[in-house]
Amino acid sequence: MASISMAASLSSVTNLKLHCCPNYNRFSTVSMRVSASIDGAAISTQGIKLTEGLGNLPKVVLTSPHGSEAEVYLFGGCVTSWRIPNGKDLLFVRPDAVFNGQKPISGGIPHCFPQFGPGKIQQHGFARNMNWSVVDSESIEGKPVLTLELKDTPYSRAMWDYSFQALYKIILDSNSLSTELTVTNTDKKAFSFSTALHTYFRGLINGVAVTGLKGCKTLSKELDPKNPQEGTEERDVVIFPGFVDCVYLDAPNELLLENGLGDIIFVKNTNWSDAVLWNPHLQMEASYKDFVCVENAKITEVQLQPEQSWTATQQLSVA
Ligand SMILES: O=P(O)(O)OC[C@H]1O[C@@H](O)[C@H](O)[C@@H](O)[C@@H]1O
Repeated sequence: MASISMAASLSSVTNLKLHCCPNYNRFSTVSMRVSASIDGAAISTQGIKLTEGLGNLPKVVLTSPHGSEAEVYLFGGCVTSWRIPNGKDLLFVRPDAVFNGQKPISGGIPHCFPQFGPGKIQQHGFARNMNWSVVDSESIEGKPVLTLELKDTPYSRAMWDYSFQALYKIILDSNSLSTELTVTNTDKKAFSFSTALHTYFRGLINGVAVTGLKGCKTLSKELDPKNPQEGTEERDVVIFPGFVDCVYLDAPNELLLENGLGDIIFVKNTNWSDAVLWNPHLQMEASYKDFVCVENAKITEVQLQPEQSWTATQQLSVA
């Protein structure tokens, strides 16, 4: 059952959101749903707390009994922070990120849905640009588990005219952060989509190394972003001496990321068939040295008939 603490502060969060956002449709559904889940439940899930984040946006903080912590903004359903028990944040939010409910949050784990892009609609789709609602929160064997939901609204319908439901379950453990994304076709007609978890990892780019992609087919945007070049990854270990923007098709279920700061992060997945590596190098002079994006993706489109669902999981864990 949905349970969130800090019920008293929620209405002010809701009011602020409605007040500050000119695009009412984008926010109203979420605000009301969150209110309902707070008011309607007897509410207090250990390790899960709703609070105000930057720009007064609603933020859920997950804390495990072991001392790990994650922060999730309802705007974009975006995990912005994942701290392991010694306090280090393994995710990265760009210094140019804005928290105004207007632009996607540039950092953490933004969603790309229903399009990875480029394509017919806005780059990376609209899911990172809308408010998700809390539909459940649980404590399972001490682990905080939060489930968010996104459904179509007039805002999304104007770009992509389908009825859908996306459920995003976030599970925090002592040394791991897992997510499960389920997309269901709630329309009467079939649709197809591409998607990704555009994870920004904190790193020292000169020391960043990604292992596990050797042999994958690649689509590299490095020479000409408009015409990705096909190839095959020949390296055991991918490093980042310059601009990198590459899709890896049929990537393995486990990659290993050394972040150059002394951490080894396992990036495991089920059903995210592809991967993307991205570092903008001098295109983002102020921050490129401090992060790398290692993204689980589904570039080849998923097609769903009415009532069908697609599920993929990601598990990030430290050695
Ligand atoms: O939208 P953001 O967070 O700035 O990320 C943009 C980048 O995202 C990457 O996933 C793409 O491969 C790049 O082509 C793109 O430039």
